[in-house]
Amino acid sequence: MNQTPETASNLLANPPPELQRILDDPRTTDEARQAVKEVSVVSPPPVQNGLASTPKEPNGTNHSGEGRLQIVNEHQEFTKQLSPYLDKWGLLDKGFAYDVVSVFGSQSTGKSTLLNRLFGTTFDVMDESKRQQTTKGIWMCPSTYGNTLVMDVEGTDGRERGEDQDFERKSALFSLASTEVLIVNLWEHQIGLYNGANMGLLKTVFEVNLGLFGGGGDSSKPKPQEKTLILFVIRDHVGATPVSNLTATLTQDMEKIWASLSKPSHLADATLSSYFDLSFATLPHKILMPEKFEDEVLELRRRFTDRSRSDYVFQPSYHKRIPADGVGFYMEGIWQQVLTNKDLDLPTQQELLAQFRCDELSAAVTEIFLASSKIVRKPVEAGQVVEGLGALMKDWLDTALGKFDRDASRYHAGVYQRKRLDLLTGLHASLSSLFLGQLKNLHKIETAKFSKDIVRGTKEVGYDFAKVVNEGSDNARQRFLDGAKEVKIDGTDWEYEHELALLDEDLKSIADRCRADETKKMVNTIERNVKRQLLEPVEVALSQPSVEMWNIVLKTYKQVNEDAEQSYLTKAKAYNCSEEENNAALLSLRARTWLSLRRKLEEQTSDATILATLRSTFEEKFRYDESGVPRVWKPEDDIESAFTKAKEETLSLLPIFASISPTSSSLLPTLPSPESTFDIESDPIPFDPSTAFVLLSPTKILSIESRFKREADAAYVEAKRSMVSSVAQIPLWMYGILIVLGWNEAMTVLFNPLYFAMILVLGASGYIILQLGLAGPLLQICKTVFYEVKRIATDKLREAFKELPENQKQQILNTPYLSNTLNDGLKNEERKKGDLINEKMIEK
Ligand SMILES: Nc1nc2c(ncn2[C@@H]2O[C@H](COP(=O)(O)OP(=O)(O)OP(=O)(O)O)[C@@H](O)[C@H]2O)c(=O)[nH]1
Repeated sequence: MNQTPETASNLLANPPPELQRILDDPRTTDEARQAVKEVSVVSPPPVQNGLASTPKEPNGTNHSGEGRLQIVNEHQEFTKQLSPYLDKWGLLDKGFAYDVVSVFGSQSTGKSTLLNRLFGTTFDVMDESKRQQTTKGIWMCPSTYGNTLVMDVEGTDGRERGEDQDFERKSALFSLASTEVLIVNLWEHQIGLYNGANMGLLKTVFEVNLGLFGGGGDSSKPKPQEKTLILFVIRDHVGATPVSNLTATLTQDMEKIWASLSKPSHLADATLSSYFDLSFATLPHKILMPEKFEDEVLELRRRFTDRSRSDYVFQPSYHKRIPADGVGFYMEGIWQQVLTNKDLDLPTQQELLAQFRCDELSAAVTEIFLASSKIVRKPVEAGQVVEGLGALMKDWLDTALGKFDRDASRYHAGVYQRKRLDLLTGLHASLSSLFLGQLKNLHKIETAKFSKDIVRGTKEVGYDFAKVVNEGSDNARQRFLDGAKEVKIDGTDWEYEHELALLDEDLKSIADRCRADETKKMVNTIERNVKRQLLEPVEVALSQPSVEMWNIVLKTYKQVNEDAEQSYLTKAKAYNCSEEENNAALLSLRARTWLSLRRKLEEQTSDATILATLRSTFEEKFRYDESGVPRVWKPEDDIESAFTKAKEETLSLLPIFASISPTSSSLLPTLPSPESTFDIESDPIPFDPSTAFVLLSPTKILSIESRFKREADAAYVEAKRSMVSSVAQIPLWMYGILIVLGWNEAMTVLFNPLYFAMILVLGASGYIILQLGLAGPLLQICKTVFYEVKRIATDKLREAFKELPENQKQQILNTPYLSNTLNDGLKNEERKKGDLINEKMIEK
């Protein structure tokens, strides 16, 4: 609020209460009454838009005639008018030939009065009748006595601002940093007080000043321009306490607060005198001793104007070395630095209390909150997905914040809001680990479920792999998203996208792995089919050796191979296999089908199989005639030439088995590369072009040939024997003799009722046996019984023979029938042994 102008006459006619009190006081001397009138007369004019009109000058005219300027207003904005005003005041072109002085002190301690008296400035002076703040913000006015810029600063500790010390800190720091001389204005009775003498404020300001403007390097040697003179002006000095005592107290206080400053580490050893010079002045009571006051003011003014004096205040070392035309910019810069400095944002008592209580309340609710969240922490850490975790967390948060709001909202609103935010951030931070844990667990569980879904899906009949994978993946993703959204707390910056991306990667790799397995399974099935399809044609072809044999085999192989590849490609579409995967699978399939063929051929060209084939071919040629009828060798037949022909023709087929050799080489398949799992080291034959098509080595051919020849020879011998036996059969006339000689016996039997009945029974039995088709089995049983009886009888005979003395043995051996029977028994035994050995060899 700016003061309303009042003339001296008005004031004297209607003096304000304070003025009236002084005037009415009987102790007031005439001089004092006169001084009161003078004070009233010099009340300053009103201020408009930061620029006051030119006041009445108490001690001469204003330096520029352009009044004063509010350089920082109540809203802490720095004026843009400083340079134009410096120009108007005639100071802009002064270079370094100017000085800056400012004042610091409690509100209404006569700062403006002192400045007006010292420099002839026109700052507002308090209206005694209202007793309220006069100077708001920071004002500047040129001195009437020399090129001095004088700054009047809003007083500290004013009731208008109450606990808000923000502006007084900023303005004090600004004054300290931008001026050469800082006048600390204080009543004599304030000396020795801590807050009363603004020591707390000075301490803060010194501290920040040191941090902000203290400079770097060697703190013990500050640059001259960094120094500032602090001039203590002790007001209303009555003289009871000697000046030396007052100055000593102030010096001690200053040293004390300097020592207690928390200095930047590089300025830890900096002393007060490195940055500040202290000076002192006293002024008597302005109202009670006006003349003396004026004299002292005059004397003090000389310290600002008389360069010859030793106590001249504007020493070059205090000058900031800023040319006058840069002062506007420089001061604005300092103000901006001061404004943005956070160190000055010190809390008020109310704020301190709020901080303390809010911290306490915050700690209490956090403790309860942590205890609640502990229940789920273990399961989450153990990898479990806690159902409804999001709702639980929201509930804990609401409870904690509700309690905090109820108790803390009664305190300083700003602090409460700040602390609430801190609390919320802390609680969110504590919950974020649960959030992340839950996401990880969801991820883990969903990947496991996905694997199971695929396994289950691929077990179903006629499953579509791509469908199984897509459905499983979509379900897992959806479940994860539902869980993640549920556990995310509103108002947090928590994200689940990263975990979702990891889940997608895992699902894909599982699907890829399963697809690879499925493809392998499919290739295995196709391989089995190939084997089955090759089995019969190859066996048939190789059992009927001819020059066309390999053509048939290879054509079949080619066809089966093409079918297999086509079958794979058709099925692979459903698996979403890539081109690369398809190529790899086809290569593997080719290698396997080739190996299947090769193995089958190896099996079909084993010694025993080839021998069997040759034997049957030989038998066909030797034992059957051209029309396929079994031959009964007669004495007139040419067994030798038939045998030789059949043997040679059969042997000529043997080289066909030696290697896969079609009539046209174009039928030979291209050899595939073996699979990576195939042990090529231990079995290189199937994939080596020089051996892959060879089935029998020359040595083997020779061995088979010789074995075959032996067998063929045996067949020849048998044929010969059969011819002899056919020659040795009973002649027909023998049957005629038998009938003639046995006629009587037959009639006897026919006409005897007993024999006839027996014949009838036997005939009927024979008929029934024939009708039921039991003749064969019965005959077999009879044969078996006969042979068994014969074998037992022979064994018994042999045992009995062994036990006989040697001479009797010899006798029996000379008996033809008995010796034959015994020899037959022995031969049978040997033959059996030989057959066994033969069978074993064939098996091998
Ligand atoms: N006792 C006493 N009163 C004084 C003295 N100087 C000024 N006053 C009175 O103190 C009152 C305040 O004076 P101002 O000059 O406005 O004080 P200020 O410190 O500038 O006030 P703000 O700018 O509001 O902080 C006025 O009524 C002056 O008459 C002094 O030396 N002694």
